[in-house]
Amino acid sequence: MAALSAKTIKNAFLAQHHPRTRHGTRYNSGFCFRNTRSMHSFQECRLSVADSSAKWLNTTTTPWTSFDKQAVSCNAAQGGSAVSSSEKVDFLKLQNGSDIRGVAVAGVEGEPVNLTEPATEAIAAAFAAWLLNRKEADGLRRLRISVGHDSRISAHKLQNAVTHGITAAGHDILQFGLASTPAMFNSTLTIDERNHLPVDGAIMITASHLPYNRNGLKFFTSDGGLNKADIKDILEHASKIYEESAHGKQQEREDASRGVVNSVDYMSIYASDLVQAVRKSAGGKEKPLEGLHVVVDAGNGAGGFFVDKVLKPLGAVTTGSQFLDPDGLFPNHIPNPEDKTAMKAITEAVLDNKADLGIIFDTDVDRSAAVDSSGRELNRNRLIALMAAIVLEEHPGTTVVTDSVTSDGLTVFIENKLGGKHHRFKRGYKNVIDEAIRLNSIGEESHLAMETSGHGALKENHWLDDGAYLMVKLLNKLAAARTLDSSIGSKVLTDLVEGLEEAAVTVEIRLKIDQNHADLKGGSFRDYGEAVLRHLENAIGKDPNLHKAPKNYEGVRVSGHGGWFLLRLSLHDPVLPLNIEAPSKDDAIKLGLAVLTAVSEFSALDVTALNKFLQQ
Ligand SMILES: O=P(O)(O)OC[C@H]1O[C@H](O)[C@H](O)[C@@H](O)[C@@H]1O
Repeated sequence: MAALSAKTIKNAFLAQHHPRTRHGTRYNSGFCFRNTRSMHSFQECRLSVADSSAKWLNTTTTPWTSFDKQAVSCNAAQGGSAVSSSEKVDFLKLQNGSDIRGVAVAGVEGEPVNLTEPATEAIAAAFAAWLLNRKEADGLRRLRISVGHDSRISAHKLQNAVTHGITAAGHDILQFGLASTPAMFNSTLTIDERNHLPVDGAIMITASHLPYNRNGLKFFTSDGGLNKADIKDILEHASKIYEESAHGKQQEREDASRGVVNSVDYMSIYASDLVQAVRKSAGGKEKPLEGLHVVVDAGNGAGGFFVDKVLKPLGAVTTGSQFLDPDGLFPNHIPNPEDKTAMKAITEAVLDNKADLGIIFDTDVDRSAAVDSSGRELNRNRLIALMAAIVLEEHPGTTVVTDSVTSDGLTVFIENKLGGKHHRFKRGYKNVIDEAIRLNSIGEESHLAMETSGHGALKENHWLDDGAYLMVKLLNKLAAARTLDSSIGSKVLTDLVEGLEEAAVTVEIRLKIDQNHADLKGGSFRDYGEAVLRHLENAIGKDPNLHKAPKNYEGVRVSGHGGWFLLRLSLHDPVLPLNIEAPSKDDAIKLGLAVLTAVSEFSALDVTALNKFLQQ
């Protein structure tokens, strides 16, 4: 009886959400995007906190063991591999460093969908194969993999594709629904048998702050996020799975050997760990933030949980918090602590509500920033300075690893004021984290790896870049201060960054390389960019006012005219980002001019943005 009713529920769900297409595949990518030109139809498709597929699973209150069979039959009926597309997919093009990123929603001119459901299914199956290969040494044959997603409008269809790819390969899935990227990693570490944790691997469906039509995948094991080489292996294998499927060579498993699906409210488990961490650091006080007014801006991403599940249980007042509901069209601002509009929105919320502190997250909560009660933004270099101050109190003399675009003022602050060591490395959160891990492995102690983008990872938190955990570190500080003076607001944080020297002018100008330009002579944009950098380096050597940074790991970093600039190749795009910091606009112009003069002979380099800056 129970199995029948589960099947009935499943059929109703499928009929409603996955009408079969004329081609007989399970997916109908149009189900959410009919009349895509109308904004209203998009609105209808927004994610609600109660993810519909998870809701379907939750309607069966059967525990895991007896639910297995029902779930198996549910999956089986959804099956008939959807990897039946004849569309060509260039899998390697989906690699974006240590992530997978692509276009998942049609409708933007010049951006055809390449992260299709069949491609996603093949990638998920390839991840399972990769993971099994690593785990087989432990005798494991059947894996348990968690899947979660941010608020993007393509989240459900990709979650279904991931689920099918994994279960069809005979492994089990835990669906978490709306989740944060760090929570997904955490699910590989949490020990909780009742909820079938820890998992062997985790998949997060997200494209961070990118536009609504994009999406992507991040993978985790208990060792952390996968690296570039792993992603390449997975994509190569996915391409084979996809090809075999297209030629009908892939065998669907018998129902009995398919994986099972269950849903778990993991965000509650993860958030309760954050709450416990703050309570512990406040000497066991139940509500250590009682009376403190904190506003959160989740930018309609996945960070809304922080209000109800973290701040309120700790006693904080949260009125004025905004954009907490998931909405994959991001109607208010891009959820990105590096974005000016986003920072303005949280700053206004703090001031309008006379709050003690503002907190802002990116879409999948691996990045964050704060605003103090006076409206002062605590992001970029300031947030690194703040975190360094906290970490260096706990670990005197430790090395702080940062990305390449950090300021000279930050170095002075970390080394002269805090007594630590600043190791300015490369751009890219994974580069920074891996470098900190490497330093520790060769005997140089490091406890903090952080990027100006708001990615920050601590050794004490498994080197996981977790925006929520960074904010917990700030809350710990506030809670401790409140035990001495319950009226103290965020001043304790503001005081910690006192003395950080900041340049009057700070700009990032992105110079595009035209990949189709004849000047590339058929070569790659990377080669071209490297040639530009070599040329600039030579030119700098001839200018007595400019000095190359003695230690530099990326691009050309130069000091002069009281400031500095860095020209480097973007990690992913055919772009040379130019960062300039200077004490005045005049000095910034001198630095910009030095770059413009040196690169002017590279006709495939679009210097319009630099010219505009120089003429302002
Ligand atoms: O090199 P860029 O184009 O400036 O991009 C650099 C950024 O790329 C990605 O978004 C990474 O997640 C960030 O960690 C990194 O900072």
